[in-house]
Amino acid sequence: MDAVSELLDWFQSSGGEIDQSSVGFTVFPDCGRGAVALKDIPEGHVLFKIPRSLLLSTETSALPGRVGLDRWREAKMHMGWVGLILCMMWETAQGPSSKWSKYLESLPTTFDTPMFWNDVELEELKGTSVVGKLGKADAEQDFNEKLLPMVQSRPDLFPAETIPIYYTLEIYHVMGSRILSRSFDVEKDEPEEDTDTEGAADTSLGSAMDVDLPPEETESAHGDGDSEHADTDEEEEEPSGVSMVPLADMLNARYGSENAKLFHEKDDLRMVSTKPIGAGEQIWNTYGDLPNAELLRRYGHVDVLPLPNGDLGNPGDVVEITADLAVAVLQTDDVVTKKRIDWWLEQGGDDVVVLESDLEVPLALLSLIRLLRLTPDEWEKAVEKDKVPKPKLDTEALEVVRAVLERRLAEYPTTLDDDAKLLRAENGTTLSLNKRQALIMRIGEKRILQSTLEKIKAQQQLAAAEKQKGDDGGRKRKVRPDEEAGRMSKTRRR
Ligand SMILES: C[S@@+](CC[C@H](N)C(=O)[O-])C[C@H]1O[C@@H](n2cnc3c(N)ncnc32)[C@H](O)[C@@H]1O
Repeated sequence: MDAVSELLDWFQSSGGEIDQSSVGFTVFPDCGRGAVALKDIPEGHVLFKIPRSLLLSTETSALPGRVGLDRWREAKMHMGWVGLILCMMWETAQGPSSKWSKYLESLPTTFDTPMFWNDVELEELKGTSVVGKLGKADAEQDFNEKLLPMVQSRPDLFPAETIPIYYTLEIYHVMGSRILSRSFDVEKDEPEEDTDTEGAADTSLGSAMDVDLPPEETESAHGDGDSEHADTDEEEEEPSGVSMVPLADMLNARYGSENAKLFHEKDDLRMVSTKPIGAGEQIWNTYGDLPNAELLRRYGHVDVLPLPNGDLGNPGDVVEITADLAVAVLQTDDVVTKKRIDWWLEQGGDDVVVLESDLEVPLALLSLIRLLRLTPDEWEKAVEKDKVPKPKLDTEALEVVRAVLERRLAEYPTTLDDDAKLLRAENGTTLSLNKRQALIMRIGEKRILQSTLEKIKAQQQLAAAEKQKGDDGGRKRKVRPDEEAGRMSKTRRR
């Protein structure tokens, strides 16, 4: 019996239900294991059901109870992912006597995520936001300061001879990566009030696979903050039910392709089609239509699809720009700047603004630039009114934005042309997977930056031409409101 069949056998003999006439599981060349429609499936069809008892979490594993819930909390095992990681390690150590042994055996032990890249490969990510978000050191700190002391303090549960086999740093990273790429944030077994889809609660699960990337949600869903699977100081809250959900985690995802989603019921979770799916089509969950930088960091793959302009890439790509760059361009006084940035953050502003593929200047960047340029009097007034300045794209702001984007572009060691040539020359095929994926990701980001810059330059030329005309006609002309670039663009907290 192959590995997928063994897993399906275990799943069904443990109370899981699959509509085997509609859904099959197979291995796709580009995405690994995944689900496929065996016949035309209508919208709202239940593809499979997972009993809550099959979920693997700190709620279902016996370990926290064995340790003692007070001791568990005292050791901060309820914060972040460290507790779930320890449960997964311990369940693995139980061998076949663990309810989840077949499931755990089926999970990957190697990953294409940058967490596992060597230093030379990591160089490929320079200039991208991925570097600062790996959190390897934080994860190692959790391992050393929380997990190991717990393991060493309870030889009854973690016999000394099992520690080098099941409770190593390497396995800690593997379990963390399994959670990062496969967990769901499962609500407690309260049914939702309103129902649709064949009686299934219509609240989809926030999850590793279903994160819409508003900052707070991302961070709490995974309890990971900026880092991969480390706890952070802010992260005092217990993560809601982060759970491993057998079978649901076998669905792949691609930008804009979702046709199935996980819903929760009182006693089980259900994978339900959200669109009609044709026979032979892959059944796709959603990971939140993430940009390639996030896909690479969490899942180890990138999306490459036709873009509206004929290029190939991920339509969800974005570029993160730190507030520091605006500060560097404006070269304002350090003390004044610090005061204003602290206030900006207190007012709910972010230290990162996000440039999207619509090429609009983020309104938050315009507000921030105005804030940094306020005269002392204007600054006093803004504080008095308790309001950050409204975004405004005048000619000076346009110049600052241009300089910020140029600096951002210069953070990458290679140019867009270099990267595009490399990808074209090799047709990508002779490059290692890591290098190729990093290249695709960088190209996506640089295209956004470059195109936005081109748009800004065109706006500047237009404004200069208009001004010239005005001067020639003896009139002064203001920048028209419709020349104000940034309609709203989201901001994101790092
Ligand atoms: C939730 S799991 C899906 C099941 C997975 N294919 C497996 O074999 O276990 C997520 C992982 O699937 C792979 N994956 C999902 N969608 C993909 C895609 N569009 N292209 C390439 N790999 C994908 C990535 O390795 C990702 O980390």
